[in-house]
Amino acid sequence: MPIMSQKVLLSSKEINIILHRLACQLLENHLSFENTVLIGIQPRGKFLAQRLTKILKEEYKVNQINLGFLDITFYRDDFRRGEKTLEATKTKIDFLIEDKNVVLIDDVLYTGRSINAALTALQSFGRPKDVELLCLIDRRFSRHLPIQPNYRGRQVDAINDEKVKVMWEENDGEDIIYLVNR
Ligand SMILES: O=P(O)(O)OC[C@H]1O[C@H](OP(=O)(O)OP(=O)(O)O)[C@H](O)[C@@H]1O
Repeated sequence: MPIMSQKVLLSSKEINIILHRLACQLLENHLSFENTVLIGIQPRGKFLAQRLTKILKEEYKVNQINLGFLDITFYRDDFRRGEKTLEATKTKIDFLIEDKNVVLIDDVLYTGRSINAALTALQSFGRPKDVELLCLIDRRFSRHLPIQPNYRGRQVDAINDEKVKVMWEENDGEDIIYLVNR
């Protein structure tokens, strides 16, 4: 059995600062959010999208934000190569994305295959004006596809054997990000 070790990449305090910066960057580019929709990629992009929405509403007084969640399970081109059981999560997009500025939100950007799948899945909902990408952790030098974030929390150099684990207080009991050595 290989020994697993993990180190803290970001503490709760650091995550909080980064979330506020990302919210401000979104605000700077989208102002009223009238023509913007935020889409959290299921399962774990949902928590990040909800957090950013909360900050924008409660701390920056944005009145109305269209927030949706997108399940990409059946749009993946690799199906994680059978490495884990597929469990479809829920898509919830109860607004139009036609001609809107869409911001896709996910916790980690690694190979880019999840975002590729999200772009395909999104097509069933209409033709957005443009699509941006926000991720909390950008794993540098790991891309299989020409996909880059417009907004990034922190860029990390992680080797393939390592996994970035993003934990959220509402789901995992604590906001913390680990780099796990498998
Ligand atoms: O850019 P990609 O290579 O698609 O990786 C990014 C995705 O990986 C993680 O999900 P998940 O936990 O499903 O991936 P994992 O099985 O590799 O941990 C993360 O939540 C992203 O959605």
